[in-house]
Amino acid sequence: MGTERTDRATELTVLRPEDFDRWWGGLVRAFGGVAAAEERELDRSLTEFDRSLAALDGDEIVGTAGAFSFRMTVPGGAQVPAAGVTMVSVAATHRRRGVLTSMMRRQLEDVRALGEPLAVLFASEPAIYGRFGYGAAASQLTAEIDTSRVSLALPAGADDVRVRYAEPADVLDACEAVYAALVPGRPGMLARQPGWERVGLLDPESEREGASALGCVVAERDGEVTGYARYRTKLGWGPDGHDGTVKLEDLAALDPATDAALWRFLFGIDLMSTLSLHGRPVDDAWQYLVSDIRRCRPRLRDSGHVRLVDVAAALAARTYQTPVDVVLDVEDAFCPWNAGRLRLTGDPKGASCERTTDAADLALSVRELGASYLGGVSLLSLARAGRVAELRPGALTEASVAFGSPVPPWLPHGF
Ligand SMILES: CC(=O)SCCNC(=O)CCNC(=O)[C@H](O)C(C)(C)COP(=O)(O)OP(=O)(O)OC[C@H]1O[C@@H](n2cnc3c(N)ncnc32)[C@H](O)[C@@H]1OP(=O)(O)O
Repeated sequence: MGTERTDRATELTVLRPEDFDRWWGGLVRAFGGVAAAEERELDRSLTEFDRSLAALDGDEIVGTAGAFSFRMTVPGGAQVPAAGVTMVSVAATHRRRGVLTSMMRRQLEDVRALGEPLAVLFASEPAIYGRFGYGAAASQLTAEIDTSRVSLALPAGADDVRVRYAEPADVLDACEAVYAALVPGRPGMLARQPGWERVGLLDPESEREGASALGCVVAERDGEVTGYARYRTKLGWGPDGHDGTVKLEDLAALDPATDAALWRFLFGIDLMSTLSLHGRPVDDAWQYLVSDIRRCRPRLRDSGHVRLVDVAAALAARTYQTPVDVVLDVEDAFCPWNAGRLRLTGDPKGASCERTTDAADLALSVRELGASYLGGVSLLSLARAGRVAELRPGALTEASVAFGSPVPPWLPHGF
């Protein structure tokens, strides 16, 4: 990776460690200007400098973009190398001159050269990344549960689970083991790289908005940790008395009884009447235990946006829930090496994907492939929106069913 000149008199260069503070400062300014020193130091320790880009105007850093070397679970359970695109910003003094476009182009070329078939990101605004071939591939669930009015029906075994308070750092290894056991079972989950376990413990006082420090409970059965929850509480008083909120930060459980025992704890904390949760999987089990889903105010929003950087390798890396044999005519203006016809043959055991000159069965862009890749958005739905064309009758249903996933995708944390 050398230095290159963009068409707008800014240069792209690889970030040097000694420039990190300036680089990070530019990023923070673009994100509203407030960030804690603890966050800066964590970011510094996680930053992969050789994959971080700075856009320069003279000596001034006017653009930032980074990538983490993740492995992401895909349908079928394989953990596939995926560039976690992050820390993207352009100085407001240099906006809308193509700086982001030049960074995205360079970054995707670098990802391809590293042999990573996928890139994934959380978008600050969903309108930004479609033009670069990313598709919104997963959703996340947000809810504000009125725990004074909503009750839970618990499954058998919940009473056998012991829930106890713990210091988050003291039980970190046990919590990480729970997380790691869940990674292969859900598309979108990220295998934790060394150092990333500390992200869940980041707790700067300046960002608590009046809530408590991070609290933690672990769930145990027969002395083994089978789940955990990290949360904050914020006590409030209204005209009718207490009106506190529990803010859930993270919850993971190895089995339904543990999961339910943790939700029971969160629903039942005294003086709290709202349980606020965000970034949860769309099939979070509490939804099927509550007495009144309306008073939980569930909402969906986009989470991970996926980009197939090497379409053939990415499609061959996952499995398909039913047999599929289709020729895809792929449009990819931003990464032209992907454009053209590919034959995808797959089933629940594996897949292959090769260039072909055979007639196409489906025509779509790389963005639709990104959206449907983790099994959370169906090709049929995209076709109804006019974004996938069926050229051979029957091919759309065949491919759409095959691309699905019995477990909805979920990206467990931002980056
Ligand atoms: C993974 C992450 O880190 S997400 C974080 C993204 N960063 C932020 O949101 C921080 C604040 N915003 C910014 O720093 C900048 O506005 C950026 C990075 C979003 C855009 O940078 P720019 O250099 O202005 O983008 P650039 O000039 O390359 O724009 C390319 C195209 O995208 C469009 N575009 C850029 N930003 C946006 C946006 N926020 N919403 C809609 N369209 C956008 C431009 O209009 C342009 O369209 P065109 O090709 O049709 O003319």
